[in-house]
Amino acid sequence: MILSLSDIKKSYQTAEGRTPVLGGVSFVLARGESLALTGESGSGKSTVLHLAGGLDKPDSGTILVNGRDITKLDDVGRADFRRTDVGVIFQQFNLIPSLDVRANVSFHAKLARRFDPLWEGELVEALGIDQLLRRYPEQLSGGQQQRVAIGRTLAARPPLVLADEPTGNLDERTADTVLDIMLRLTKSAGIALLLVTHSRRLADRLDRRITLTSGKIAA
Ligand SMILES: Nc1ncnc2c1ncn2[C@@H]1O[C@H](COP(=O)(O)OP(=O)(O)OP(=O)(O)O)[C@@H](O)[C@H]1O
Repeated sequence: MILSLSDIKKSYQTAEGRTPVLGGVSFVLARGESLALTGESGSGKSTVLHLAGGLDKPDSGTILVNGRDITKLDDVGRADFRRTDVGVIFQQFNLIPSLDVRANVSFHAKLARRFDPLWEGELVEALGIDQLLRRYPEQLSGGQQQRVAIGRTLAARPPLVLADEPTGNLDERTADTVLDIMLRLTKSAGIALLLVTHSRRLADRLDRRITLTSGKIAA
């Protein structure tokens, strides 16, 4: 099992007091498996991604990634975990403006000591960014930046990829193509993929799907 959440509870402190967001969420994700996480706006999807990515801690419950309980890690341990065990594709692409596309794509792979030029070549070609390698992020369209962000995450071949509407900036046809490429590449690399989407059409292409309703997984 690559990812396992057991009875995760999370609330946020707000001006109105403590607001419960997740009320006991449990699910597992196997190596090479893809899981769609759907649910209405505000149901807690991004919160699940942040917790699984070690960006925040739950109030209670256990999150195992690759056998390691990430809720027990200190700051150094979490930084190390984020560098090597998980890749995130969020809606802000967070490309590095001073680096060209090629250097952006290699960046995390080099940091994680998993740089592999052959795999990177396969990725940039599959994602259709091979003609853009010498451009800088500001010279790319939103959809092109999104594909570079996907390439950068997959290049590091982390065991787990967390993606929040990773094709949200693309037209329907390109979104389908890019998702198919992501699914093919994650499968072939044995990467477990947890993908948040509002689109039933995209969710249906993944291996499994769970829906959050008011902070719980709907039966
Ligand atoms: N840092 C925070 N402080 C306080 N409340 C928060 C914080 N982050 C999220 N929330 C609240 O938690 C709830 C769940 O938010 P979350 O972003 O996880 O939902 P979501 O399902 O991803 O929504 P969307 O589809 O709109 O992105 C919302 O009610 C939101 O207002």
